[in-house]
Amino acid sequence: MAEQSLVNGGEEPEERVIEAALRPKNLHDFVGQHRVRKQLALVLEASKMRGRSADHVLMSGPPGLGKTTLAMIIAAEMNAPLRISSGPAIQHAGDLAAILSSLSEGEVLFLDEIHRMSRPAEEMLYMAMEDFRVDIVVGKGAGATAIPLELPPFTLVGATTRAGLLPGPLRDRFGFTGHLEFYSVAELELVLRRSAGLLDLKVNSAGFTEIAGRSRGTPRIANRLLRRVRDWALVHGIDQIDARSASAALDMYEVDARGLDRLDRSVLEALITKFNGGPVGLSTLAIAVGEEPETVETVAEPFLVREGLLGRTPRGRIAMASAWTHLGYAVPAGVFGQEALALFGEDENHAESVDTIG
Ligand SMILES: Nc1ncnc2c1ncn2[C@@H]1O[C@H](COP(=O)(O)OP(=O)(O)OP(=O)(O)O)[C@@H](O)[C@H]1O
Ligand SMILES: [Mg+2]
Repeated sequence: MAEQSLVNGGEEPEERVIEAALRPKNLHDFVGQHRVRKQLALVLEASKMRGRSADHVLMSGPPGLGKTTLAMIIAAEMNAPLRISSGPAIQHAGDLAAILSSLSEGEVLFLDEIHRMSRPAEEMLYMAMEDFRVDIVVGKGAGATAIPLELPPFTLVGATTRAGLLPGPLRDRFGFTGHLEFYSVAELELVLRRSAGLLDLKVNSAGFTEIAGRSRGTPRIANRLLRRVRDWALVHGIDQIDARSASAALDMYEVDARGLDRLDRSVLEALITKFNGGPVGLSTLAIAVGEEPETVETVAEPFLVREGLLGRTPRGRIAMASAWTHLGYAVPAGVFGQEALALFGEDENHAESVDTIG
């Protein structure tokens, strides 16, 4: 992929330290997600009353919405130590056995990207979650023997951006699944207010609203934009950030009023100016903007579709009416019929993936 995008929900390497500093440490400071927060509080409270480790918890949702943060909060609220690992780091069942056998009683084990664990490790995890026991296989072939190993009760917190990829048996072994939703602008303002306090930044409420509106419903992006605005204000000698300075700063970074970045806009611009709004196949569209089809599909499209700016029809991608308006074009009459296809028709994705491979 070309340059990192400011509005990509994923974590950038140098972001880790600053994110840790901005992370809420308890459920009370965790903004939004009322349903998940309430359910989780209940799970934790009940397990404290029973004096047992909490049920296993699965967190699912797009990048940057707070899955890791909640895992850390669970450990803190349970007053338990936290062990962190991830699916990609566990390639062999032995890797998992080593982690599991060294857990202490009540410990919280956080497995990030749990959908990317290897199959043998996954099967070992089933038994560990259910019976707090693993079978360590020693030797090979006919002489192999399984040595059972008792584990102390622990709480597994799994996180995944793709709950759909999780095998049923694994999903079923979690006592509680929290689906994280995108945040409203009002909630993002609260996230920003809190972060600004920690960063010792002066921002007025119109300034918060301006930044929140460009943050794609994602706290990680909100915090990132806030830091860019802070840099801009510093260089321009601005003491109190208001809507004007926030929008000037973010315009400079090419994040527009709806949170679209350069790639998002160039996809829509190409659709409208080169293909008269579409429909056009993904690979053709990608060539028109000089990107890999995969980049267009995974980086730009999810947000554009969610915002109702881009549609997928059986015959290809189309610009929705609001895309024409957003980029300052008059909406042509035919668009609405196409929109109906995008909303009710079948997705072109399957046919399309064939042509992107070739
Ligand atoms: N509800 C919230 N309130 C305040 N800040 C939040 C909230 N959710 C997330 N954040 C902030 O957003 C940043 C990203 O959150 P986190 O790392 O938990 O996301 P994630 O869901 O684990 O993302 P990924 O899928 O990339 O691992 C954190 O630094 C945290 O400060
Ligand atoms: Mg995470």
